[in-house]
Amino acid sequence: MPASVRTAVIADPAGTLLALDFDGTLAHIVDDPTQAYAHERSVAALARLGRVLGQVAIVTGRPVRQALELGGFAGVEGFEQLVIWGQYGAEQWDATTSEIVEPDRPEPISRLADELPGWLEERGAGHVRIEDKGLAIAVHTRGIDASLLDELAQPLADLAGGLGLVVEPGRQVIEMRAPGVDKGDSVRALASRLGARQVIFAGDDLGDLPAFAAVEDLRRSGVGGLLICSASAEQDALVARADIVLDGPDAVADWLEQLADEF
Ligand SMILES: O=P(O)(O)OC[C@H]1O[C@H](O[C@H]2O[C@H](CO)[C@@H](O)[C@H](O)[C@H]2O)[C@H](O)[C@@H](O)[C@@H]1O
Repeated sequence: MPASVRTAVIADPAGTLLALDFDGTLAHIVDDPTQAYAHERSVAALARLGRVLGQVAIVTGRPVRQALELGGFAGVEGFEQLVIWGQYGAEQWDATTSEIVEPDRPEPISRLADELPGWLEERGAGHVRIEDKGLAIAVHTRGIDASLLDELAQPLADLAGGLGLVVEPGRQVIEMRAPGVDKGDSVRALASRLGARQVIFAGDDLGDLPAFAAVEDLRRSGVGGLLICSASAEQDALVARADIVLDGPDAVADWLEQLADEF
């Protein structure tokens, strides 16, 4: 951690927002998205940090309900103030109320859900995994046929565009969702709500780039910012912009434990 931000976080934990991505950062990447459980040591360290930092937040592409299930955060001591902003910020859960704020499913997503299986079948891709997240639909190729993703990328973008949706590419996944919110908006809103004097964000994938940009903007306005990349052989887009590059979720867990030990 750059010395000045580290010193500031330790001296002023209440003024610190710690926001983390879920998949690839808190959870190891696995073939089946329903089995990507959060790293136990990270969850334990976050619970310790939740008692001292101004705000701990999970900012994820996952639906809130799934992040809660895979993270095991609900009802755990230390997470009384935790917030989870899912679907890039379109869904919000706050531990203080246990309420989930979630918009209605957009009509184009319902149309996509109907059309996509046949559309994939026609392109010889009927065997990929379709993840219906309510507000978004993702097409996964991990553990199935990674080479298909490049082939499908442009046709899926065209399909999404025709429905007024945007494409969110990721690690062996292409997601289609409604435009209007990203992780950068989420980080800005959480930092503003806290009046954060320090912001730490950790992520691993392309969907985290807007959050990196938000922290870079906050830095320019005088907020202390720390960017952490949970690195992988699959995605290097965050490396050059990160202050700290960690070797995946195990190293993220080590780092969180070391930070928690400071208090
Ligand atoms: O913002 P995140 O928390 O990183 O969520 C982004 C996407 O993550 C999930 O997919 C990724 O993890 C899967 C489980 O390890 C893996 O199989 C897949 O290849 C990865 O791309 C999730 O399934 C998506 O819905 C999220 O958008």
